[in-house]
Formats: sequence, C-alpha cells, structure tokens
Amino acid sequence: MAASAVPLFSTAPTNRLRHCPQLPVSRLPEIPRVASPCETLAPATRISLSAATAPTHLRSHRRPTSPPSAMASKATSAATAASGKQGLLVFDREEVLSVSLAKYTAELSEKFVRERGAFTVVLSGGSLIMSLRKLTESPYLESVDWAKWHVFWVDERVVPKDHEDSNYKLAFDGFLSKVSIPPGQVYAINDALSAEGAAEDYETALKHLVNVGVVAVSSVTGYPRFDLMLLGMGPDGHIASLFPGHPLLHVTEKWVTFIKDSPKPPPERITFTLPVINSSAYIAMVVTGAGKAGAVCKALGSEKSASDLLPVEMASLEDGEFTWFTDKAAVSMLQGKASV
Ligand SMILES: O=C1O[C@H](COP(=O)(O)O)[C@@H](O)[C@H](O)[C@H]1O
Repeated sequence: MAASAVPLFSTAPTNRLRHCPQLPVSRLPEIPRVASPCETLAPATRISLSAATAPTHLRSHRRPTSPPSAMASKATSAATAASGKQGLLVFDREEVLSVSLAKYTAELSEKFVRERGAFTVVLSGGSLIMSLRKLTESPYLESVDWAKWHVFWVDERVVPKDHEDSNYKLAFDGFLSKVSIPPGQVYAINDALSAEGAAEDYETALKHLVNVGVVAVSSVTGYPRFDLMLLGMGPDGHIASLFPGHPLLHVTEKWVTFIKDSPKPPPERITFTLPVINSSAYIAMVVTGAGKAGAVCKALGSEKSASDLLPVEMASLEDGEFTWFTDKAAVSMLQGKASV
C-alpha cells in the first residue's frame, strides 16, 4: 500500500457539510433508509473519490484541536501521537479497505509494543471481522508481534461461545484462530453467567488488567484507555450494543453494562459504555456498504442537535485519533453532490 494510504488529518471546520435528512430513531430489525441524498457539500470539503486504490479522501470532523498547519504536519501516520484527531478514509471497495486496515493495525501494534510492551485491541462483532482478514496473511502473519496482543470485545451477545450469534465465535473463526495470540490474552465473556453477571465479571477482569498495567488508564477521563478499538456500525448508527435512543447511551458509572432488550437480536448482550469507548487512544470505525449510507451521512453532517444523536455520533475521543474506514457505497449519500 502506498504511503498515501496512511491517514492524514486536517482541521477544516465541521460546518461546511450541510445536514442530511434525519434518520429516524429506529429499532432493528427495521433498517433505517434515508429517502433522499445528503445535501450539497461545500466546495472546500468535497469528497473526492477516484479510481485509485489508495484512500481518496481525508477530512476532519468535530473538534479541531490545533491550527491546520500544525495538525497536518503532526499527523502523517497512523502511529503518530494521539491528540483528538479525526479522519475519514474512503476506499473504492472493501477489498482495498481491508489492505489499509491491516497496515494501520500492524503499525499501531508495532508502536504500542515498542512503547509499552503490550497492545490492547478491542473488537466488535459483525462485518468488521471479515475486514480484518488481511492481517492473517503475509506479511502481517509473520511480522506482527502477536504474543503481545491482548484482545477484548466492545460488546458480546449473552450466548454460549460456540453459538452462531457469539461475537467471540465470529472473531475466533475469522481471525483469532489464524494468528498466534496466547489464549490467555483473549478475554471472552463468561458465557455461564447472566447478562448482569457477565457484565460485572468482565468489568472486574478489566479492573484487574488495569491494576497490573496491561490496560492503560486515561489521564484525561480516568476510564480504561485501550490502545485500539476496531469498531463497526449498524445501519441504524448503533455501535457496540449501544442503540439509538436507548438509556444505556447515558451510563457513565460503569465500564461494562448489559442490555436485555436489544432491538437487534439476540436481545441479551453486554457492552462497553460510551465513556470507555471515548477514552481509547485510537478508534477505527469500519463501515462499508450502501445500507449504512444514511447513518454515515447523518454522522458526518454538521447539524447536530443534542437530542437526536446517533450512538456513532456520540463516539468522540477525548484524547485520541478516530479514523473512519469507509467504502464508496457507505459514503454514497455524501458523494451524491460532490464533484469527483
Ligand atoms: O450487533 C452488532 O452489530 C454491530 C454492527 O454489525 P455489522 O454487521 O452491521 O457491521 C457490531 O459492530 C456489533 O459488535 C454487533 O454486536
């Protein structure tokens, strides 16, 4: 992958993107569809999608933290120091995205192993796992220091680990079984417990790993600070098991909580809370396919009202680097009026 595949970040003001049609606060399995395309993108923030294989557009959104020139020179690599940066990568197709995602993850692995002797990685379930497949191939299969990885789940369904709905099973079959991470460093939930019990048990395990220094702590928020969260987003804008309009979005007193009425089956799940997600050092938000274009459009638009934010819009790093990995289909509602 060419050097241009490495995320770049700028500090263009967010208000140049006009708003998308409102996504209904919906409950799966009804998948929200946005009827009309996003409104026009101002020229200065056009999304440029070319036929090149490298990511073709990078822009910032939300909370610029330093002058553009300083930011641009600071943030030329996935492995630069985190400082609240935001970026969007758009790839022609998922195949190309998966190559870049592997490089990005491998670079961060190298950085954190060098700096702190461990790499704490949080996985989601869903389509994300398939997009990690290039990590299980050469050169990463041989070059990544898998022995230093510690793997967690941002959410998990309360089902046995060999159940088709298990995020652990999905990750094991598609990723973990193909790389040499020590099994003791793969932190699955206790599937013998209730949802409440499993959430509490997982939080207790995290506290132990914080105490022994495997998991870092955010000096800004005091919550655990994972090195990298590899997240997906549902068509309704949900992340982890935090769904639009659900009270769990406002839980701050717990690191891990549970849901028994998930609008997307299965109903019982555990999930990291938003403050934990937002304390990460790096987040890769991996979103592909036209079915998610409405939520992407809303999330990357600028007109926010505090009352109707999608969960994905509430993911905002306090002191880290947030990168959207998308394909053309996922940004198609942004692309509609942009010149290419
Ligand atoms: O239920 C879940 O859905 C989301 C999104 O999944 P996707 O297949 O649409 O990418 C996933 O990120 C989450 O971990 C999972 O439990």
